[in-house]
Amino acid sequence: MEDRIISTNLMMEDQAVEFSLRPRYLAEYIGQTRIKENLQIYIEAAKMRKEALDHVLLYGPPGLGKTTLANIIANELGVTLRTTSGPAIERPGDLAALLTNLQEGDVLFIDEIHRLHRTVEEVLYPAMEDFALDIMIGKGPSARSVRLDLPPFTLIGATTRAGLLSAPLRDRFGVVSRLEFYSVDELSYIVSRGADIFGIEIIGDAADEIALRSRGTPRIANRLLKRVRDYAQVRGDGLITSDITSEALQMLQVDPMGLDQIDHKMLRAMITSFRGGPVGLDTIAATIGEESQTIEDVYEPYLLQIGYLQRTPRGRIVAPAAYHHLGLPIPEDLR
Ligand SMILES: Nc1ncnc2c1ncn2[C@@H]1O[C@H](COP(=O)(O)OP(=O)(O)OP(=O)(O)O)[C@@H](O)[C@H]1O
Repeated sequence: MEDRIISTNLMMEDQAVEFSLRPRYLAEYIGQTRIKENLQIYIEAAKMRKEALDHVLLYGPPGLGKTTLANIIANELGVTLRTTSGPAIERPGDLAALLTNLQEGDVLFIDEIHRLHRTVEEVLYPAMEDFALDIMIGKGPSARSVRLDLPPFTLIGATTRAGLLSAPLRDRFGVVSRLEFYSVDELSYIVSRGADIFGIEIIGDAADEIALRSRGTPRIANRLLKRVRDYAQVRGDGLITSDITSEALQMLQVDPMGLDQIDHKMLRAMITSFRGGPVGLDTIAATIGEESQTIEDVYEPYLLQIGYLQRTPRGRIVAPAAYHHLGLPIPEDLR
């Protein structure tokens, strides 16, 4: 899975690129219009009142710009961003150390917040609500709890799985925003912007072509642009044209809808072995040798979004559009 060109996971090779391409201000952040408009107002208001911004929960599939948005929020507020992730905070004391190091108004960004240990999560409740830390001193009958004040701060949590957050945690976020997949136009703009930053020329429909195959995800768009640039340099004269783009993407086995061989394998397995479904996620996972959680979090959301899969209480069903895309006859009962 890690090797998939269309993987939404952050790969080593992406890191330097992401850093140079990452927008720094809301105005540079493309798409997600509603979220941006709301945040703009909340940020402005917090600055006018000289208060910390309300806690923000960002959720949605990977690679849609949650980390980028967290950086932008801190930047627009003019405060420092401290970054960590759910699994990285092992003990309550680790979180206490992070919290006591914050300055007034700072942003603490916790990625994969759904993976926080329960004991750590409990430290967050008073921290988020009252800007306070309850610390137990001593053991046994003489143990007592001491309350420490924290500077007002903003917690930004990011997750692919808002449903896995406990209700007490979720309720403590004042702003809850769901990031949507990007439109082809938006992605095309992101590709053109990336090409500008890299100083490469991209002409004709090439930016649209890359956008179409990026699964609604900026991280994939940036990665495909990089690969097409390599191809253009080696096989062409460096100029990114529509033809060069199609050739490069064909070589990478990313089809015109952004599906790769694993998507094909999954859809075909569902059609041939399970008559198109309904089939349970675990069965699909076992059939194609992927983890069911990876399929559910990372790959399935896009296939659902473009209407190639449908979710029913009895399992997943391959939709007519997918048969059409694969060049297979649509079964009678789906017509
Ligand atoms: N709205 C946007 N406009 C322009 N570029 C964007 C936008 N969103 C994301 N990007 C680009 O996509 C890259 C990936 O975004 P980011 O790392 O923020 O994703 P993410 O949703 O946080 O993913 P994950 O949850 O897996 O960390 C960024 O480096 C940035 O270059």
